[in-house]
Amino acid sequence: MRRLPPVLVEDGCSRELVSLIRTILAACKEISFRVGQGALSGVLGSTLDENIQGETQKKLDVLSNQLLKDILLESGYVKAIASEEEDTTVAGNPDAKYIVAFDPLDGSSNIDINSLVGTIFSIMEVDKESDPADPTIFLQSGRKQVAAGYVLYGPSTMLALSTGKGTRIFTLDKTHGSFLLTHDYAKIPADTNEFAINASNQRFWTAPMQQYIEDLLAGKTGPRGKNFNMRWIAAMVGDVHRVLCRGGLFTYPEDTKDPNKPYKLRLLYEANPMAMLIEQAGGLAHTGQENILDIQPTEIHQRVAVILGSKNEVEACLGYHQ
Ligand SMILES: O=P(O)(O)OC[C@H]1O[C@](O)(COP(=O)(O)O)[C@@H](O)[C@@H]1O
Ligand SMILES: [Mg+2]
Ligand SMILES: [Mg+2]
Repeated sequence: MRRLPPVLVEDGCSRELVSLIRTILAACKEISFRVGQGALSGVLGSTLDENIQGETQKKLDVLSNQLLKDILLESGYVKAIASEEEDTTVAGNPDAKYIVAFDPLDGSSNIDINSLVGTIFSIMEVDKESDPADPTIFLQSGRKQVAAGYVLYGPSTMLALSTGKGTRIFTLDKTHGSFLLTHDYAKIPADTNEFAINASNQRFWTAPMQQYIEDLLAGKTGPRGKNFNMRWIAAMVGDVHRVLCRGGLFTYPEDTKDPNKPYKLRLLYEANPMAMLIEQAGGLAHTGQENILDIQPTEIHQRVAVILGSKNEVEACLGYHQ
């Protein structure tokens, strides 16, 4: 089985980019170890702090953020970082040309129940002359990502990665610490009969989304003429992994539950990297109004509606939004 670095070199990645990805993965291996140790690692449970988005930080959120932040800033490969758990961006090496946005631990509510969690990352390039302390260097559309990926800490630790030449899936061989290529070129089937949504928010969805889900639930005798199955892992990283492996539609749509927060998922370090992985595997990633990768961000912690997965099913859902 092939190891990650030669695969990246073959895809034409610069030596600097390969080193940067390996640096991120070094932190992820450490997070994988801590997650695997569970209660023995002493990092289960919450801290007394909140992040800038008003969410209580879990101990593992804070630890994962610290590991990624330290290793990236010490490496010299990044000009700046942006993280879910940092109020604003953090400056790195002024001479570097890459910036990294990350969700250090996605699926925080799963930590204490030994369920799926992961790390999501997005890598972009900036002018060498740009100011590392200027947060606006992160305000680029998802199309500008040079690489995107996630590491899923599940029964096995897996990496899904795209550098713009398809989406590949690697599995961490814990006997020697290398990510080995186990699923070359993920291909999401265009049709599916599986969907993922947090149905407890149903009464807060917009009318088109209510109607779409109602029609899915109506099954074989409804307008869609077939039965659908539902899954919800409560970690985007786990739901997107399932979609990459066997297709499906995943959505966290707009809702009115909290008028100040119509969307849940964050553009720069959740929606954009996942959208790149999905598109590179033949799927579609949309907000209902526009393609996620075409959004021009206005803020680091901006949130968006997400509808992604099997192309024909996402298009069917979008049909309700027109
Ligand atoms: O709690 P809910 O409504 O099921 O939301 C789950 C969603 O929230 C998230 O956990 C948000 O990510 P964080 O855990 O990084 O804050 C997504 O991964 C997931 O899809
Ligand atoms: Mg997250
Ligand atoms: Mg998180």
